[in-house]
Amino acid sequence: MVNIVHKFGGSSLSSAERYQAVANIILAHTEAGDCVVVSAAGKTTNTLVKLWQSYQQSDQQAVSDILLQLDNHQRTLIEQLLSPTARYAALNMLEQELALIAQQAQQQSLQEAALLAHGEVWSARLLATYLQQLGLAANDVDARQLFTLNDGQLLHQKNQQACAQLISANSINVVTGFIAADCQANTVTLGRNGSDYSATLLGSYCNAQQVSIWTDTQGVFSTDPRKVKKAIKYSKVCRGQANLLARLGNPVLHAKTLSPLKNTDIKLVVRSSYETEASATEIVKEGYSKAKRFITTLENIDLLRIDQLRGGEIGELSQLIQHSLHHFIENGDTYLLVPASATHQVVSHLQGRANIIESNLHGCAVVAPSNDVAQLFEQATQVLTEQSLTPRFSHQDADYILLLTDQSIDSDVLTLLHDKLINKGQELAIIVAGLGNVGEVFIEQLSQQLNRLQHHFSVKLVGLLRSRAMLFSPSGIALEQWQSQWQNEAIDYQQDDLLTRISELDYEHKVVIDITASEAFSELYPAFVNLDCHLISANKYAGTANNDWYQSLRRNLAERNLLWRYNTSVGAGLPINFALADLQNSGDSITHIEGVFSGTLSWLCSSYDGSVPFSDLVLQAQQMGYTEPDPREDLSGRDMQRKLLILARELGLTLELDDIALTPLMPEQLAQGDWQSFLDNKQLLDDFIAEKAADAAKDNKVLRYTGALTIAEGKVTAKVGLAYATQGDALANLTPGDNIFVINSQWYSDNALVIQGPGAGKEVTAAGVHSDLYWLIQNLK
Ligand SMILES: NC(=O)c1ccc[n+]([C@@H]2O[C@H](COP(=O)([O-])OP(=O)(O)OC[C@H]3O[C@@H](n4cnc5c(N)ncnc54)[C@H](O)[C@@H]3O)[C@@H](O)[C@H]2O)c1
Ligand SMILES: N[C@@H](CCO)C(=O)O
Repeated sequence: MVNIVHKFGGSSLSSAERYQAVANIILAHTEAGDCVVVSAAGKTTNTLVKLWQSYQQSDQQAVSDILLQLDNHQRTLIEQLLSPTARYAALNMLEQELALIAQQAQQQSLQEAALLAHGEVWSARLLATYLQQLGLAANDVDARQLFTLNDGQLLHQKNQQACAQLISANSINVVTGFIAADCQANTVTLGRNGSDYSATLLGSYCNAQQVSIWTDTQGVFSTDPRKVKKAIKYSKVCRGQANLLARLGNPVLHAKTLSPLKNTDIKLVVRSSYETEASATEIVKEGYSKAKRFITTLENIDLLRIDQLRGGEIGELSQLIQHSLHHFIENGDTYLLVPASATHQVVSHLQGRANIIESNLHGCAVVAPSNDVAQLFEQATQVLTEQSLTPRFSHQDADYILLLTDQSIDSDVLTLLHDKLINKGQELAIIVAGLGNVGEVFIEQLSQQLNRLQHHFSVKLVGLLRSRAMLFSPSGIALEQWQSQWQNEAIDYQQDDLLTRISELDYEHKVVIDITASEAFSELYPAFVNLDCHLISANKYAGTANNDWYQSLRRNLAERNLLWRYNTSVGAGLPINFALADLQNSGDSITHIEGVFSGTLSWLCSSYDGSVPFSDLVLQAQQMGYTEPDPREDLSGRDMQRKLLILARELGLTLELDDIALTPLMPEQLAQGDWQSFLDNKQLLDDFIAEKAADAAKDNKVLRYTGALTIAEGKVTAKVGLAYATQGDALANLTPGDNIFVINSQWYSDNALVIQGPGAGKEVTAAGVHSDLYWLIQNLK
C-alpha cells in the first residue's frame, strides 16, 4: 500500500550532493510501497527546451553543443554517484539515448514532449539505482505507463488500474514526474509544475495517505520570505486559500496540483529538502484550519474583459498557456488576469470575445478571511497611495482584494504592506464545553466582549461542545448565528475526535473553557494540556480531584507555561480567589475562612419560612439556574465541601475532599437513586427541614448552611454543615442567594475582611468566566 508520495523538484536534484541529500530523506521518511516522484535534475528541462528550439531553427551546431552539455551534466552525476558496475551500464544507456536524439534530430523526426521527457527519465533511473546501491529495494517507473490522457483528459479508471499493477508494494517506486502518454502511447507533458501534479495524481490513484512536496522553500508563507524578512510561515493552509493563491500567481503551489485532492482525505505537505528538520506547511481540507492572511505580488499582468465566458473555458485557457488563470466579476463584467506574455494566445483563442482593458500591470493580491476583506482593502489602498502607487484598477471580492498598479511592488513596499495587514501571532482560539445555564449566557456575552478584546488580541470562538455533539470552525464561529450553525453543523463525537480537532487548531494560544458539571470532562484536562491548551473552569471537579492528580496537572501546566483559572468555581463572579491570592502575595497569612459558599443553599435557607415546602423551593432554585444539574450535589453539602477544598488549595494546603467534615442538608437516603426517586420521596426532605427549622426557632435562630476552615498552630480543621444563626446577625440577614466569605488573617485578625454578594446565577457566573478570560489574555500578552 502506498502510504506517502514524495516529490522532489529539479533544484533538489541539481548535483550529486543534492541526490545524496534526497536519498537521506528517502531513507528517513519512506517505507516499501511508497512513491518518489522526481523532476528533471537542475535546469535539464530548460536545456532540453533550448535543444528543441535549436532543432526547430535547424541549428545543427547548437543541437550538438546542447547534447554535449546534457551528456556532461548526466555523466558527472552518474560518475559521482554510482559504483563502477552500475556506472558502466548507466553511461551506456545514456550514450544510446543521446545518440538516438542526435539521429532523430538529423532525420527531422524529433518529438517535443518525448524529447523533454528524457530529463525525468534520467532522474528516476539514476535515483533508483543510487538507492539500490545504498541497499534499498527501489525501482524506477516511467509515468507514461501510469497516466494516459485521451484528448487532454485523464482516463482515471485506466490510470488507477495501471497504478495498482505497476506500483510495487515491496520497494520504493521512483516515478518520473511531468510526463504521461496519450492513447497512442505518444508522450505528453503535464505542463508547468507538472511534477507536483504527477505527485498528487499518483496520490489520488493509489489512495495514499499523504503527498509530500519537498522543495527549496520551507512551506507556505504570508508573503514572499525572500522579500519580507518577517514573513510568517503557516503550519496549515486550507485548500480553498491555497487554490486561490495559486490562481493569483503565487508560485508555491499550482491550482492544478490541488485538483486531484478534491474530495479526498489525502494530506498535502510542503516542506524543505534543504532544511529537513524545519517545520512544514500542511494543506488541509476546508474547515480544518483557520483562514489566514497572505499578500502575493503580481508582475507583468494584462487585464482582459471577456464577453460570454463559457463553462470550462478558463480550464482550456490555462491548459493552452500552461499557467493558472484567475477570473472575477466586477459590475457584471467578467475579467481575466493574464500573464502579459500569454495575452496574444488568449486573445486569439477567444476570437473577438476578449478586450484588453489594461496592460503591463503589477500590484498585489491580499487573500484573507472574508470578515477582514473590507478593512484590508482600505488599509492596503492607503499604504500604496502613501507610497505613490495609487492603484490603476482595484477589485474587492469575498475572500481577497486585488490592487493593480503601474510599478511593481518592491520589497520595501511589500514589507510596509505586510507590517500593516498581516497579523503577527497573538491569536487565541476558544473552545467552550457546556452550553447549559451558564454556557449559553457566556456565549451571548462573548460577542460584545470580543469586540473589546480584539483591540489587544485576536480572539476567536472555534469550538462548542455538549456532552455528545461538537461544532468546530477553525476560522471562527459566527457569534450571532451560533445556534443555527450548531443545528446545522454540530456532529456526534468521541473523545479522540475532540482531541484530534483541538490538535489541528493552528493558533498560537488555545483555551478550553469548561462550563460543564462533568467529572468525566474534567478528566480530559491532562490531554488538553498535552495539546498546549490553557484552561478555564467553572466546573469544580478538577480543582477538587485527588491531590496526586491535581498536583500533576499543575506541574504539567507549569512545565508548558500554560495557565489555569477557575475563579467562578467558588463564589461565582465574586473576587474571593483574587483577594486570597493578593493577601498571600503581599505577605499576609490567612488563619480562618468562614461563611456561606453556596448560592443555592443561601437562597433556600433565607427563603424558607415554612409557608412553602422546602422541596418546592429546591425546584425554584433549579429553575433559576442556581443549583448543580442534580440539586442533590448542593443539598448533600458536597458542592460546598468542594468549594472549601478549592479555597484550601488556594492557600497552599494539600487537603483531600474527605478531610473536610460534612453534614448534609437532606436525609441520607435521598442521595440514593435517580432524580425522579428523589421527587417521589421529597416529603422526607420537607419533614427533615421542618424539624431542623423548628429546632432552631426554639432559640430564636434560623437555619443556615455554612463552611469554615481554620489554620491554628500548623493544624488545619475544615467542615461544612448546618448552622443555626441568631436573628439579626449578618448571617441571618444574608440576602437570599448571596455568598459571604469572612476572612481572618494576620492583618485582619480582629476585624475580618468580608466579601459578600451573589454567589450563583447564570449572569454573574458567566461574567466571572469572562473575567477569567480577560485575565488569561492579559497574561498572554
Ligand atoms: N449555575 C451557577 O450559578 C454556577 C456558578 C458557578 C459555577 N457553576 C458551575 O458551572 C458549571 C455549569 O453550570 P450550569 O448551571 O450551566 O449547568 P447546566 O447543567 O445548565 O449545564 C451544563 C452543560 O454541560 C453539558 N455537558 C455535560 N457533560 C458534558 C461533556 N462531557 N462535554 C460537554 N458538555 C457537557 C450539559 O449538556 C449541559 O448543557 C457547573 O460545573 C457548575 O458547578 C455554576
Ligand atoms: N450550585 C452552585 C453553583 C455555584 O457554584 C451554588 O449554588 O452555589
